[in-house]
Amino acid sequence: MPTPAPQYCPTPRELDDLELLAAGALAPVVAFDEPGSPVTLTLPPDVVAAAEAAGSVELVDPEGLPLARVSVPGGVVTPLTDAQYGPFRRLYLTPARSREQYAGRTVVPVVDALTEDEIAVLAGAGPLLLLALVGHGTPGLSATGLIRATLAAADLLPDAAVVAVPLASHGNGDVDHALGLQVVANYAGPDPVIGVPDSTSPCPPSIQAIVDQELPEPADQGLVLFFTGLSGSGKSTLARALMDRVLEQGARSVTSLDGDVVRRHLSAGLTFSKQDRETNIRRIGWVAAEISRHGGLAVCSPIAPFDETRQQVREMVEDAGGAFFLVHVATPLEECERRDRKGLYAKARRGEIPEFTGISSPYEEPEDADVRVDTSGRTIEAALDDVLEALADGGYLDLSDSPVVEQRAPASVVQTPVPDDRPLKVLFVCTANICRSPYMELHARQLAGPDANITFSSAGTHGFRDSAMDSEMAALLDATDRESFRSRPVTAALLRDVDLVLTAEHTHRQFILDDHPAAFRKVFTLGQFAEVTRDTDLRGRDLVTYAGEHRGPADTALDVPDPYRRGPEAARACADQLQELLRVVVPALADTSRLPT
Ligand SMILES: Nc1ncnc2c1ncn2[C@@H]1O[C@H](COP(=O)(O)OS(=O)(=O)O)[C@@H](OP(=O)(O)O)[C@H]1O
Ligand SMILES: Nc1ncnc2c1ncn2[C@@H]1O[C@H](COP(=O)(O)OP(=O)(O)O)[C@@H](O)[C@H]1O
Repeated sequence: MPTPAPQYCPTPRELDDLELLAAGALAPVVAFDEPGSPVTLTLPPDVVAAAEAAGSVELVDPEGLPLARVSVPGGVVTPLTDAQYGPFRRLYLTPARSREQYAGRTVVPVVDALTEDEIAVLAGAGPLLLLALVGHGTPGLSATGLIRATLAAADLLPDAAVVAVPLASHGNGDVDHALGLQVVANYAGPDPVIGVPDSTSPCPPSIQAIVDQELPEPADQGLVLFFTGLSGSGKSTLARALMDRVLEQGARSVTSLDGDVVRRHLSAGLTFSKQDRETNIRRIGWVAAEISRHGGLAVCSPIAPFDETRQQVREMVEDAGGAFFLVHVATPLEECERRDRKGLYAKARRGEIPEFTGISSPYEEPEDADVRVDTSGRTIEAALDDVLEALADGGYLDLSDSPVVEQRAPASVVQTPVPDDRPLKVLFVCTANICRSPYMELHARQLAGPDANITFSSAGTHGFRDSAMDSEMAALLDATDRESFRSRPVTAALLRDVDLVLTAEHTHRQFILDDHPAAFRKVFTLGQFAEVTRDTDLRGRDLVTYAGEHRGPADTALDVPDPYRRGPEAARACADQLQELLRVVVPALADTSRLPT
């Protein structure tokens, strides 16, 4: 049985070349990889092997539609289908079809939006065929934008037709020029070709409108902010601080693609091998590019150790019309290792984690970063300022007017708030929702009493459904509902529904904020919230608002450690600590009678 030909989806440049080869537009070049020709096809090694065995490869479009069979070796193209989709497909004619329809016209290659002066000169040149040279990697307008602008120019000329030609850039000006001359000559046949005269005049309004839409000012463009650096360098911390500022300013929506978070969802199951890291970064790049395509802001903070993959992300984003802004968080390895927030460097040094970036796996320093920040010996705010300044200088994002830490007036002069009779909803969170958070929920309910306009519930970051409360912690409660308590995991709906989330440890808070950064004003550790409560006379909802405005990183010293399976003494200590904190927090939250004056 003959070996089936493998399928391969070529790069955008190769797809354009394929279309021109199949159309006969590159003649005398008729196949890929002819000696000295820039029209090449690079197959991955595994595809080469299969293609050589089968004698050919089947090239497919990004959706898997077979376009052509290409002999291997030989590079000879046998078309299988014409490309059928894409904007203005009807205008992509082969040289033969174009000559059938438009022979006798003067051919004008067009690579940019035509200006008033250029159109005035062309208006006197008789019947024209405007050849819009659109192709991957060519500067300026997108393919669709250039065709729209050329059609608008044709409307302003006495007699002009438009044909689109997917002439991609091969990364070398001379090569591109020579290839362009050849392609245009094939379309023109015996007809004359004239160049567009040089001019610096403005475009006519109908064309300028298309250009403006295509090339928005940086501030109106989608933006991908990409933090790269070693583990512990400060990528997530800076990215989060920046997102807080964006959310506070309120002018843009923002999506976080943090390294750790992506690996829990989009890239679950991937390892830290070079190949898997590349896959991980390309996935992040793909999502970020889509966000930027729609004008959004994506903040990515993976290690992204390889230059080539970072370049691919840049290309994906720019192809989608977004701007790519690279921040190198250049904190030296020694400092990252000294911080060793997650204890990973120590493990890597002991050889317990293979391929650890900086220790046993490389980190390629970027040479194309828009800004480089070393966070050692600096505050987070100072490091963030460097990023914000570079963003503002580039015209991408100006957060200088964001109400950073809007200094609220002291409690005594805060205006009387509009009364709000809805019950205040408080959610307590710990890991499994069987020890600390149920204790908080049930004890808080007792402290508040039956008449308080407040509800308490609880959930776990890694909670199973329907487990009973831990017996050791339950024994320390005299609440009657402790027997009927059942655990549940935190969900987005639960978080949306409540006014305040109080967690046992800072890691729980971080877990929630990684996935729901916009909830940053209502998620605190219990210890952190107790500190804020002690600082102010505000009560009820005002206290929650005040805490949201004055929040900072949660101090790990205020965490309530997990007593699970650590014996009765640990359970007793945990219950004592929770009681002390709840005695501060619950009366203040439940008390709406003492509104500030
Ligand atoms: N072998 C190895 N090397 C590097 N990092 C490791 C490794 N194993 C686990 N971790 C943890 O995973 C986080 C990095 O994941 P990323 O997805 O950002 O890495 S990569 O971009 O795909 O290289 C990284 O998180 P950050 O500290 O936030 O960077 C580490 O906590
Ligand atoms: N100037 C600073 N900027 C950012 N992080 C800092 C700074 N100074 C100290 N740090 C600390 O360094 C650690 C960086 O961790 P993280 O942001 O998770 O890094 P990464 O995401 O790169 O692994 C945090 O504990 C943070 O508090």
